[in-house]
Amino acid sequence: MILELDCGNSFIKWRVLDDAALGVFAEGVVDSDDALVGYLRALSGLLLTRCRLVSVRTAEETNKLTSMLVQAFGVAVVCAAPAKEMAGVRNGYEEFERLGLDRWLAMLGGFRLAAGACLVLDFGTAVTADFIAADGEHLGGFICPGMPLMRNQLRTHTRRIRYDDLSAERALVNLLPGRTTVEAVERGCSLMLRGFVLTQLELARDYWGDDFVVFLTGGDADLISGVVPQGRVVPDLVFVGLAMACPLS
Ligand SMILES: Nc1ncnc2c1ncn2[C@@H]1O[C@H](COP(=O)(O)OP(=O)(O)O)[C@@H](O)[C@H]1O
Ligand SMILES: CC(C)(COP(=O)(O)O)[C@@H](O)C(=O)NCCC(=O)O
Ligand SMILES: [K+]
Repeated sequence: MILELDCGNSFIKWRVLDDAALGVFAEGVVDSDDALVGYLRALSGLLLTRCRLVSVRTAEETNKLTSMLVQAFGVAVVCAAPAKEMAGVRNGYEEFERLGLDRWLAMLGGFRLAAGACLVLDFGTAVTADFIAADGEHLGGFICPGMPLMRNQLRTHTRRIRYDDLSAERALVNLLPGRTTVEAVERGCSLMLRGFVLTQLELARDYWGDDFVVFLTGGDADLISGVVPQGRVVPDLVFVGLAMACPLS
C-alpha cells in the first residue's frame, strides 16, 4: 500500500492507496504529525510499503515527519521536488523552485485532466490561482489570504470580533448583509473571496474565451463552488499531480 500526503500550512491531507485493489483504502485530514501516525497505527489491515508526499512546510518540519514515518512504518519516502518542466507543463516562475509545490502539483493534475487551458483555484490557508495555457505554458498566478487567515486577522486585530466556529458555519446560510458580528465578518470575507474568484474567471476569459477548464480544490473549495457553476471540484487534484511527479513503479 502507498501512503500519500499533502502537507499544507494548516492540515495534512492523507490517503492510503491499495495498489492491489487500485483504490483508496483509507483517507483523512489531520492537524499534526502525531495525529497522522496515531490514525495510521489504528488502521487494521494496513500494510504500507511506500510513501510519497508534497509539503509546503520548512525542510526541518518535513524531515521530522519523514523520519517519524520511516521509524513507525519502515516505509521508503519520496518527496515531490520543484521542476522547470514536467508532463507538458512549463513552470512560469522566474525562479521555478520558489513556486509552491502544492500549486505545481495541482497544475500538473489540472493540465492532465483538462488536456487544454485551465485555471486552477486552491482554497486552503492561502487561496491561489494559476493559469496554464493550452500549450502547457504556466502564465503565473495569484496568492491571497484564505478564509481562515482573513477571519483570524479580524479576530486578533480587533477587540470586539469574537465568535466560535459553529456560529461561523451557521452564518453562511446566505450572503445578505449581516445583522450580527459573526454574519457580518463571515459573509464579508466570503464576498472578498467571491470577488477574487470572479476576477480570475474574467482574466481567464480574456486569455482564452470560453475555451478553458476551471478546477476548484483545497479544503474550502465548497464555500465557493456556487460562484463557479462550470468549475470542476476535484478535492484530490494535488494527489493527481503527486502521482505524476513521484511515480512508484
Ligand atoms: N476535514 C477537515 N479538516 C480540517 N479542515 C477542513 C476539513 N474539511 C474542510 N476543511 C476546511 O479546509 C480549510 C483548510 O484547507 P486546506 O486545503 O487543508 O489548507 P492547507 O493546505 O493550507 O493546510 C479549513 O479552513 C477548513 O475550513
Ligand atoms: C501559497 C502557499 C502558501 C499556499 O499554501 P496552502 O494554503 O496550500 O497551505 C504555498 O503554495 C507556498 O508556500 N508557496 C510558496 C510561495 C509561492 O508559491 O510563490
Ligand atoms: K494546499
